Amino acid sequence: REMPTTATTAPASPRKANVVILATGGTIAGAGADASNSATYQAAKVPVDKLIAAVPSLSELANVRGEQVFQIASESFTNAQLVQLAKRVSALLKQDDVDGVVITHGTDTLEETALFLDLVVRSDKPIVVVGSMRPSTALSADGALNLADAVATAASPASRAKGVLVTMNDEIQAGRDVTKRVNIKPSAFSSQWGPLGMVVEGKTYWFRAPVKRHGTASEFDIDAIDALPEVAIVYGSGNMNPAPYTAAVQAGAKAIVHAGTGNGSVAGYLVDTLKDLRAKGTLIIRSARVGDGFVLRNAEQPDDQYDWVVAHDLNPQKAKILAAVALTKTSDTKELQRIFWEY
Ligand SMILES: NC(=O)C[C@H](N)C(=O)O
Repeated sequence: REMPTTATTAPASPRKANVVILATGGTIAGAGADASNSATYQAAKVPVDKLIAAVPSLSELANVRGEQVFQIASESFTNAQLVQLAKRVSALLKQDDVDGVVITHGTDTLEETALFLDLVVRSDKPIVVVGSMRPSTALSADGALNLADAVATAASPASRAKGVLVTMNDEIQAGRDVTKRVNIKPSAFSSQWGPLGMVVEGKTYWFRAPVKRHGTASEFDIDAIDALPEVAIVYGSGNMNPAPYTAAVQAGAKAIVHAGTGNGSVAGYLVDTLKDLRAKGTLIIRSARVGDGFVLRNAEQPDDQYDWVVAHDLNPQKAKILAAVALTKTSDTKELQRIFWEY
């Protein structure tokens, strides 16, 4: 058979993705007095339109538009703002004309917001959270490339159904796993389980995918959540005082994440206080201050006997987010433990 010599139709050029950038502040929107100010500057100064205009190559990666949701440093995020942001992300991703969302965010609590969105936004479309360690006015500022990488990742069909992603320092990290481990340096973010991939010159390269429940496989849905319960973290060390645990409950905490030493261990002289709080209804969740590894059930403490929950591999601040989300549905400790294993 003779092959046609002329094409009758031009090959369809792939449609450019529509990506919405939701700006919340942080150092990526920070400004210092001088190019030498890499650490001394004001966060949350530059509006979203200027962030977009500062990286002209974004328009080659996607059709980009911005919305200013907040203009705050991320250490000032509250539960009310988390809920508001997640509802906006959910609403946008339901629109046919939105293919992905990028959230610019301060780095201090970025890992908490990323996990929260991973748990409660029921969409397979890419959600990418991004920040920077240096303000845009500094020498060797990292925000522009991080933002370009975020847009490239949000625009890529390969990013679908991989959970919330974080693009920092050329890497694509799982929002569930990633944590800020270093301050000052641009290599601040990492995960004990490793990055999922990398972005190089506007293209994503993938090496692994998350296995924990998220997105459309989650039992949580931000459209049904209007507020989050109070969860406190008490940091473990030698020579502890039980007062912070009881004070947290008096202040309204429904659950306490114990950021324990080692494998979430609890000082012998604290055990009665925590047992007593549990007996009166407060949830006790054992996490660990060490950062890596994971807390085993009934190791160090008899969790079955005391009706305590372990945080699996979630660090204390991430355990606090999952506990708050889980408590919107149940306060049954068996159910909570299942949730900590599955998400
Ligand atoms: N690098 C940063 O973004 C730090 C800043 N304090 C923030 O979280 O907003």
